[in-house]
Amino acid sequence: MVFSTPRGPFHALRDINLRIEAGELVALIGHSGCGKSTLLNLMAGLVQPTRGVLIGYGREIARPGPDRAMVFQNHSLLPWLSCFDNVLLAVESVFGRRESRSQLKARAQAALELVGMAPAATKRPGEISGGMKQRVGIARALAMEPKVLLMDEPFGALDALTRAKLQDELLAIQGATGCTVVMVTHDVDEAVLLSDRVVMMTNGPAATIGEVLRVDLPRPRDRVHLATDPTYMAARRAVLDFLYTRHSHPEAA
Ligand SMILES: Nc1ncnc2c1ncn2[C@@H]1O[C@H](COP(=O)(O)OP(=O)(O)OP(=O)(O)O)[C@@H](O)[C@H]1O
Repeated sequence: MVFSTPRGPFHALRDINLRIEAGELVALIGHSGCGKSTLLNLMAGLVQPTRGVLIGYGREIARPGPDRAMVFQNHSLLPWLSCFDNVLLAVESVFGRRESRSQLKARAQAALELVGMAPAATKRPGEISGGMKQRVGIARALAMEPKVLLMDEPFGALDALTRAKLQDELLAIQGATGCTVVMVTHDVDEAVLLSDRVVMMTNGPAATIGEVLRVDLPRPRDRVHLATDPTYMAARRAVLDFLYTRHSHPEAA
């Protein structure tokens, strides 16, 4: 992936070769600026690769589509709409032509219930906390019934306790829906706790995939129990070693 900039071409990513299985939960981790969001945006179809191709379910990814829903760090809800209407808007964009008004509303309601936000359905984003906004953002994405949930640091702006709660909810939702999740994160514990595989990226420019770690921990996963689990600790150590010993951030070196 090469971006044109006023100072000439910028080579952001190179030689990315990654296959993700349906139903997998994959974390993309790497230092700031290595290209995690760029890779996620490529999967979303928001940008096109300079060379190479992305294939989703046998078809080239040429543009955003309802099979791939994005959840951003800053929730990106429309401030003038209620939580319910924010979700309904997404539901309408996918199912609006085929389903009745009451069916669409039922979908929006069910998605809000899934993330525990039904009681705040009539509130606007400005009237609820950061964690609640993020929940509504996830509800909006899930309501589209995507095959793939693309999450760009979805819990990055939250306090540790809210973050832990939403991580547990994501695990439960993914267990229930079986959707594929690709999540960008800076957080080693989050990556190991949630993922089937942790994709570790080297530093840019021309960043690539340095290593892929398989996390062989049974599900459902319990964070308290895992804190002393040898497999968990070894996985965590391997990611820390990659990030801070072998590929420390250039500015920190
Ligand atoms: N549209 C663009 N034009 C030019 N350069 C870009 C563009 N988008 C991203 N880049 C550059 O590509 C590199 C990768 O950016 P990206 O946002 O993907 O990194 P990241 O790993 O997600 O960073 P962070 O963890 O800080 O969010 C950076 O050097 C960034 O400046």
